[in-house]
Formats: sequence, structure tokens, C-alpha cells
Amino acid sequence: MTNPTVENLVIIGSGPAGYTAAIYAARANLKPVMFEGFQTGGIPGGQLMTTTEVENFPGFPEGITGPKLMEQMKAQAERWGTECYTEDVIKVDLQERPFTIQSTEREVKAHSIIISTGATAKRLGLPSEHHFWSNGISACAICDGASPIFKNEELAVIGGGDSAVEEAIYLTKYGSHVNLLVRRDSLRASKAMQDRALNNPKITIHWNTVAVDAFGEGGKMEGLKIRNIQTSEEKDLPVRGLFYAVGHTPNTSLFQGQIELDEIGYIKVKLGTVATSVEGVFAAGDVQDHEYRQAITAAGTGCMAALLAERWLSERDLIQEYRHTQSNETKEDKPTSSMPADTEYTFDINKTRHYGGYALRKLFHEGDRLIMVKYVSPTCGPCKTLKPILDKVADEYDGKIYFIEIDIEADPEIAQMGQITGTPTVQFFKDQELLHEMRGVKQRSEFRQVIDRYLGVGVS
Ligand SMILES: Cc1cc2nc3c(=O)[nH]c(=O)nc-3n(C[C@H](O)[C@H](O)[C@H](O)COP(=O)(O)OP(=O)(O)OC[C@H]3O[C@@H](n4cnc5c(N)ncnc54)[C@H](O)[C@@H]3O)c2cc1C
Repeated sequence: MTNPTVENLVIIGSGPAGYTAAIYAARANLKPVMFEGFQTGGIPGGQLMTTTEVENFPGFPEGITGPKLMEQMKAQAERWGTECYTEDVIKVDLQERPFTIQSTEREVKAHSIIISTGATAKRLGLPSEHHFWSNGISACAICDGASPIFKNEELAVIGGGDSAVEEAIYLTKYGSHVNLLVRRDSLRASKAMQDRALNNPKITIHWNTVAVDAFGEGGKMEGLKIRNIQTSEEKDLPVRGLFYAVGHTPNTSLFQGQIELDEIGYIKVKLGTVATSVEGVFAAGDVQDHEYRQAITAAGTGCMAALLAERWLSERDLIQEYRHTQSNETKEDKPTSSMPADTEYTFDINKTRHYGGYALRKLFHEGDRLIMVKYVSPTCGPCKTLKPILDKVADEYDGKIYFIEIDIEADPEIAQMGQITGTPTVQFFKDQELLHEMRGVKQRSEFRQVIDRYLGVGVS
């Protein structure tokens, strides 16, 4: 007999590996439970949420943006009955069966687990890194490159792989010039990417060069001290922005001591399979792959993990089968793009939701409610993650607050006035005063707390 309170399969992580595993497992009537992640080890949707065009995922001859691809994978997984929680897993117990998986909000028991927690961008640990973090230094050009502080400024990227070259090319859209600092005398990027960087007049490659530290005054980054590691010569590079693209660390701290990892921390899998050292636990995607690290290989191993998990459960007669009842109707595509900006003809001060700089100026001077301003950029994956969270918050406080969305590419002067250095950023204003600022994706409860504080809710 199977215990109905024990899940067949829990999938940890929602990149291409996790969603593909979910699609296969859900179609096999396993009704998988997925913890998509929230802040630890990336964002829901994984690394592709931080990129623009994905040109090499089969089936999209014109390319597709990373966030759109992940949105579609998620929709496909949910269509077949995957239960998704946008929460981080904070603890697992793989010693006792059924396994225990504890997230920030709940505890779940499961017979089998697929680990697809991917990898996280590394930082360099420059002495002033903390000081300039999100205010000059960033690990995501795609998220932060459009910020006004980088517009027409000289910028730098550190790294020599595909990501570094892609980010350098991307930043030429915004910066006046991009310096690519490469530790060695060659690039590791693919030949096609190398050619694009080498032939781009807006990119200068500094070979055999490392960053020593960043400098600036008043919290504003003004440059980098760089060193040529062959000559030991040091010099200042006057750049306003620095973007790291120096590789990744596998997100496996959760599993240390419970599952076999290699010396770097990647999960060890049995040759040619995705089975780990613990029976019933499978690993897919970048968390077990330091060689290929591609969306398609992550998806491929996600498929393998789901098939192996199903076989493993079936051989032990552990499967609790759930018949999928959803009709074939396709869910309407939720809009992800911004609404048209308010104008003097469409602006209505009584409404809760507004779009664009005109509305912000009007409400800043004439509005009598707390104003919540969300600054986003069109290619920013985390902004898409934040959208449903803030939409719910806006609904909950309908009529009590104003909620304005600013696209910093469409409204650069507004972003400049708000001193926005990265997206997403949320600012709260009342009586023409900035009360609070939150950067990145946060839980709904955190936004509620801030709003309640300024609305005086619960304050006696
Ligand atoms: C800038 C950039 C551009 C890229 N471009 C391409 C490209 O064009 N083509 C291509 O094929 N590949 C590309 N890649 C590589 C590709 O993104 C990765 O190979 C792929 O995303 C790996 O998928 P994954 O599912 O293994 O992990 P990830 O995408 O890293 O996803 C891991 C997931 O695990 C979650 N997670 C982590 N810890 C926890 C936890 N404790 N609890 C719950 N969840 C957790 C995270 O939130 C995340 O959702 C690019 C990568 C980057 C960074």
C-alpha cells in the first residue's frame, strides 16, 4: 500500500532541467511537486531568466527570449498537472525514507527526488565589491545594463567565456564603450562569439588582465584598478560599470553530507545516467554537468531523470497514480509586456494601477495615497518573476495605494530621477518623499509588511 500523504516525486529547481522533468513526470500521471526556488541559488525559471535571445534551443528558428522560453516550459509543466511552489527548499533529509523536503513554507515527504538546482554566478570578492554592488557592480548585464547610470558610459566586463562575450556585446547597446578583461591570452567563448567580439569596434579586449579593485567617491563607481598579470603593470580604467561573467558554482550546499559530490560541489552521477549515490534521487542539468552547461542538455537530462524516477518508483510499487483531468484547452497567454503608458487623456487619479512617467509625475504631486513604483526593463527575467507577485499585492490594496509601472528604457529620465541602478526595483513614496526602496524579487509578504507599515495597519 502506498501512503497517500507521500508524494511520488519532488523536483527541486525550475530551470530547463526541472521543467522538462516535470513535463515528463506529470504526463506519466505522477503529479510531481516542484519547488521552483525563489532567491537561494537563482530565481524561478533559472539562468535563462537572465538572458535575452536564445538562438540555439531547437524548435525556435527565429530565436526566443530566455524568459519567454521558461514561461512556456512552466505553462507546459502546469498544463499536465505539476504542482508548483515558488519557494526555496531549505533542508532535505535523504537518510530516511520517504525523503523529507522542507521549504520556507512547508514540509513534504516524497518517495523520489529530482535535484535540478543549477548553478549560481560567481563573484570575485574585490575589496570594494560590497560597496559598489548594485550601484556600479553587477553579475547580470541583461538585468541591469539598461540602468541610466550605465547609459553612454564606459563599462567593463570580466570573463572569457560565452557569457562574458554575450554580455559585452549586449552592453554596447547602452554603454559608450565596453572593456572586456580577460585573464588569459585567449577567449574560451565559441568561435562565432569570439568573432563577434573581436570585430565589434565598441569592444576593447584587455588580455592577461585582472581587476584589482573598484574605486569612486560618494558611492558612485568611477573606475577600476586593473593589472596585467604578465608585466604586473597596474593602471586605472575609468569605467562606471563592472559586470561579472566569471562562471558558476553548483547549488548543492543543501545536499552536502547527504549525497556524493565532486571536489567542486557538482553532484556525482553514475556514468551515462542521472542516478546519484542515493537510490531514488536523481540529478539533472547544470547541477551535475560542468562540461556542456546548455539549456538543451539540461532539458535532456531532466527527461532522463523523470523516466528513471518513474521506473524506480514503478519497480518498487510506490506509485500513487493521479489521472490528469484537464481538457486540452490551452490557457490564455498571460500578458507579460507593459500596458500603454497613461497620458493626459487616459490618466484617472481614482485608479489604483498606472503606467509610465506621466502618471508618476501626476501622482507624486497630486496623489493622496501611498505610491508603489515598480521599475522594470523589457529583457529582465526577474522583472517577470516579480510581476504576478506585485499584481496580487496591488489587487489586495486596491483603492488604498497607487501602483505604477515604469519601463526604464521607455522612461530613462524618470529612472535617472529615481536613481535606479538595476531592475526590478520598487520604491514607495508618500507626500513627495521617498520612504522605502526594495531591489530584486521579494516575497509578497515583504511588500505587504512595508505597505502596512506606511498605511499604519496594525499600529495602535
Ligand atoms: C547569461 C546566460 C546566457 C545563456 N544562454 C544560453 C543559450 O543561449 N543557450 C543555452 O543552451 N544555454 C544558455 N545558457 C546556459 C543555460 O542557461 C543553463 O545551462 C541552463 O539554464 C541550466 O539549466 P538547469 O535547469 O540545470 O539550471 P538553472 O537554469 O540554473 O535553474 C536552477 C533552478 O534551481 C532553483 N534553485 C536553486 N536552489 C534552490 C533551492 N534551494 N530550492 C529550490 N530551488 C532552487 C533556481 O531558483 C533555478 O530555478 C546561458 C546561461 C547564462 C547565465
